[in-house]
Amino acid sequence: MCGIVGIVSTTPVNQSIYDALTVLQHRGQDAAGIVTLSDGNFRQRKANGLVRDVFEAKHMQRLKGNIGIGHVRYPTAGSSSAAEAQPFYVNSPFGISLAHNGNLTNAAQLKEDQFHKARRHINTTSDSEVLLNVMAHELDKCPSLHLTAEEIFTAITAVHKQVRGAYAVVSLIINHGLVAFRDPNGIRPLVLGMRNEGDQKEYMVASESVALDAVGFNFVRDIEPGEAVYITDKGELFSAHCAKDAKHNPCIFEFVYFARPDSTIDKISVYESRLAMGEKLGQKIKREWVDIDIDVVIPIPETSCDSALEIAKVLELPYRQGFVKNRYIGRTFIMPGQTLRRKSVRRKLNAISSEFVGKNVLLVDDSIVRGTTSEQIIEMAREAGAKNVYLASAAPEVRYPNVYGIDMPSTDELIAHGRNVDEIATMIGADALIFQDLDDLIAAVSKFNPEIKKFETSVFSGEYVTGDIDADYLQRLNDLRNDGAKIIKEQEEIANLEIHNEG
Ligand SMILES: O=P(O)(O)OC[C@H]1O[C@H](OP(=O)(O)OP(=O)(O)O)[C@H](O)[C@@H]1O
Ligand SMILES: NC(=O)CC[C@H](N)C(=O)O
Ligand SMILES: [Mg+2]
Repeated sequence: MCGIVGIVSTTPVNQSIYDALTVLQHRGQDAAGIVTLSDGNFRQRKANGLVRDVFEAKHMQRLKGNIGIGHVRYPTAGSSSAAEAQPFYVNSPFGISLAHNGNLTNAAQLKEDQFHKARRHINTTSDSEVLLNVMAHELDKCPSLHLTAEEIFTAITAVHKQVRGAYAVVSLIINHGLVAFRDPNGIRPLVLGMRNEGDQKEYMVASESVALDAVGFNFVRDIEPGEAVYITDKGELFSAHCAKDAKHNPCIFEFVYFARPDSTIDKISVYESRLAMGEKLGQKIKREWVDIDIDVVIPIPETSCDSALEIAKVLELPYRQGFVKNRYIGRTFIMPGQTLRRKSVRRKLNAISSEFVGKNVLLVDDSIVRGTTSEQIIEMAREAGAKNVYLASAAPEVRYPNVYGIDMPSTDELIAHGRNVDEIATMIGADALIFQDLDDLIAAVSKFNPEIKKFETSVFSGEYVTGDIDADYLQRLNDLRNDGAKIIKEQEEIANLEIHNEG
């Protein structure tokens, strides 16, 4: 997942975009970038690394202008070379810069089309740069030197007709303003915020509402599936629905893991949905584990804490924070490569023995994906003296690859693929294991917004809402992006770094 932000203000935006990116850091830890617009030119800084490492004071000083966009990256297409850090830039028409959260499912075809139909060469393997070129080509069809809102919306309508997959986008067009849009299934989140500065309005768009809170904008609404918003550099806002058959199928994994609990996505509080997941799972444990004796409920920090608290409440058991998290280690699941992920779990979490000695402990995690965390945590609980170690997952078994912006490309890497609950328990060394049922997960989230009739649940169900994913597609994705393939690709990609980013 990546985090995106865009601001149109009456004063410099560099610090606000930086601050917004720091609260969106949990969505992407690999690269960060900001582009601002000043005196008819873009100013850009992007590189691999965390927000705090990428932007030094000298970069911030040069990021002048009252309008800008930013991105934190968790790669799900192409490589993790700095050349693929975002935002991307294209010089024609007008000069456009774009940042994207999500993943296109027909990027390869679009890249070929861009070459054959538009004679546009794309020098990276990034799907986001493809998307930028599709948008640029459509905008180029408008003959005038100054685009109207209507012309921009016509171009975005044409983009939706060609592009498949998940995409929440912020972009800047020189001498025009900021254009943001969300894919016709609304898979990835995007919110709009506003504040008054004197008699002028300032606007902000971001992946999550927490970014608006951090920077001091008021939440206005979610940008709707297929909708585009154009905010001119004078602060006028236009919006339009640009996709004919837009549906609302937001990704349920945002609620399970990705988003911050203090965000509200599509009118659903992430925190409350996690409490509801805990309540449902607590009830299932009560029903099904009548013979299992539990002394204490312990979350695996950080994301599972809210659900674990609710499980303890339902089971009428003590909730204890038996693991301490090292606040300087990031999220392990979104780290690149299994070696790094494995190493990081023990550096990140440590057990407080007194909470484990001689006890039957129920550990709770929000999800079990590769099993990296649970396997090591169970071992740590035993080393700390636990008598029996049980594990509950607030999400169902993750059995299928994700093609919409979560880097789970290969079924072989998913511990639950082709295995039943007992087999998974044996692999991770749990004395008992229980997963949330998918219907319960959906009920826990959808009860806060019954207007959403269907969530994007492919990692649990194998059903892909864009309808364009088949076994061949998944096989190609596996061959291209499994852990082994990525290591080889990274080495090759380093070669083109200098073309794009001279540091
Ligand atoms: O089965 P796995 O492949 O290990 O993936 C699942 C684990 O990864 C995530 O934690 P992460 O450390 O990324 O972040 P958190 O601190 O927000 O829980 C998630 O919360 C699970 O704990
Ligand atoms: N996680 C994401 O949203 C990634 C965006 C884009 N596909 C990239 O890899 O840069
Ligand atoms: Mg975790």
